[in-house]
Amino acid sequence: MDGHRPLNPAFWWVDGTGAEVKWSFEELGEQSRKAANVLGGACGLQPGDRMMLVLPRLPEWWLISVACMRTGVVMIPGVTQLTEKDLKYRLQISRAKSIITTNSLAPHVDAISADCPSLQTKLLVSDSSRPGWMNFKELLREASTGHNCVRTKSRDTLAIYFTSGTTGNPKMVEHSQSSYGLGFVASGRRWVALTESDIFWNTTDTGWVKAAWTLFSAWANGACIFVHELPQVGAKVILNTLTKFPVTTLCCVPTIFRLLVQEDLTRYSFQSLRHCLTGGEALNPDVREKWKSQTGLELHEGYGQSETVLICANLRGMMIKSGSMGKASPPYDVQIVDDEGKVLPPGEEGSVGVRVRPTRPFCFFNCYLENPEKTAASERGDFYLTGDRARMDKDGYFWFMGRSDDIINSSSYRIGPVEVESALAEHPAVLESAVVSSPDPIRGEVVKAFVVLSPAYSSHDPEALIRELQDHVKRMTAPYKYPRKVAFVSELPKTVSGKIQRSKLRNQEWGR
Ligand SMILES: Nc1ncnc2c1ncn2[C@@H]1O[C@H](COP(=O)(O)OP(=O)(O)OP(=O)(O)O)[C@@H](O)[C@H]1O
Repeated sequence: MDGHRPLNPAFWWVDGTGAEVKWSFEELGEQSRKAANVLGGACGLQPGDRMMLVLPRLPEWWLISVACMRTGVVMIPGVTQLTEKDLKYRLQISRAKSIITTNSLAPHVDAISADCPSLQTKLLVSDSSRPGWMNFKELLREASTGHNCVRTKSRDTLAIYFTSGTTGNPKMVEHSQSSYGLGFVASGRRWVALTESDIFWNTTDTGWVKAAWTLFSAWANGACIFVHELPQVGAKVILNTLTKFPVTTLCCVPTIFRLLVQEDLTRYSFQSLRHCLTGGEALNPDVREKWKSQTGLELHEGYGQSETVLICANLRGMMIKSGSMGKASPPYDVQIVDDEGKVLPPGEEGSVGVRVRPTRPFCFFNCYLENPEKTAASERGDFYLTGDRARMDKDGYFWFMGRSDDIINSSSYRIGPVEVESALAEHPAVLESAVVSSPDPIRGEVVKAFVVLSPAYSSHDPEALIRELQDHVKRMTAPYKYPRKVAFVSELPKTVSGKIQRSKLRNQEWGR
């Protein structure tokens, strides 16, 4: 680049109590070469070997990720909330040869390692030592800075992600070097709008696929990855961090934006924030509007899965239709299709499909490992089916209705939970809600809303509030969609990535 270097660091980590780690691109290169030598040396890992990576938001997570790319070692990220049973299942089925984690999870790994014959080395990120474990920090200090990257092919495996397993055992999603390696470069530019002057903060957990979205989009565009350790994710810590640090680009799941807009945002003056993103579940239009009116900043929603890169998005500069997850993101050909994979006309509800024939996109998962039946079942005709239901309008904008299992069939009306939740979100009493089907002797099933109330409404008369919310939904959307049943709850069940688990509430309703 003609001697030109980005002004920002490549990586900037803070822990909220004053500790900071900053690496320039040169330092990142050096540190990752050392880390690669730890993997290939002390750990004895060869290209194609698999390594589980279960770390909180510590700098080592990013270092090991790059070291895996350098060495051709396949990374398998996991969330730190994994139990012994989860760890055992993942280590056994993936046949991972190595695991890296911290003191809090190490005893759980020890408890099951005897049942995981493939596991050969255990690496600890800690200032203390533990029998049976190698200390990563010590090894890193002593490692050589010279390393030549292993040459990988575009179809070689880069990473394996476990799905969250809502419908059975978690599945292993295999991604190739080209899939993430190239797939996020374009979305980093066109959706995340990254340049060398940007400092990108994505608050996601490292075990979730969205951390890879940042990893592969930021550095390829010369941007800085900003990380807050965030032992507890809260609105105030996020807003204060944006005030204190020159973060230009912020990505949080909608759940977090729902929390942020509860605060008086006009009291905060963000240093450099200019571009905001969300995804992972549906963004309620009301949240986007509140965020925009208080900060002056647009919220760009994107939609994708562990199996894909960005499928749909509100790209930089695109006109946004509130409530829509945007248009198909190139190079994907995204269509609404029926159960046979036939393309449906604009306006009709169907499955969100990504064309995989005649050519499978280069930025797409290879398969569900060891599960050819599941891989085959995910395709119909020329399309991969995402398992989500949506409509596309005549301008090519996609409108998410819900996951196939979450759609409610009441007296032969099909109702997507998101529309009802978005209508509820527009009432000041509603902090957030989850809408699911509930059994009904006459209609078969009806709409039930679980509502978390805003503090100001918590002592209101519940019966009167239920009627008010029902009338409100009837006014905001087609009246047949209103929740015939409403329950007030103190919180909603969520995944570690912050997504509402409607299936849990639905099972509870149906006594499953
Ligand atoms: N912008 C969005 N709007 C609505 N839903 C979204 C959006 N982005 C992602 N999603 C939902 O998240 C899903 C992808 O999530 P992910 O791949 O992280 O795993 P999961 O579906 O939560 O796990 P599992 O497949 O094990 O149940 C999508 O299929 C969709 O249902």
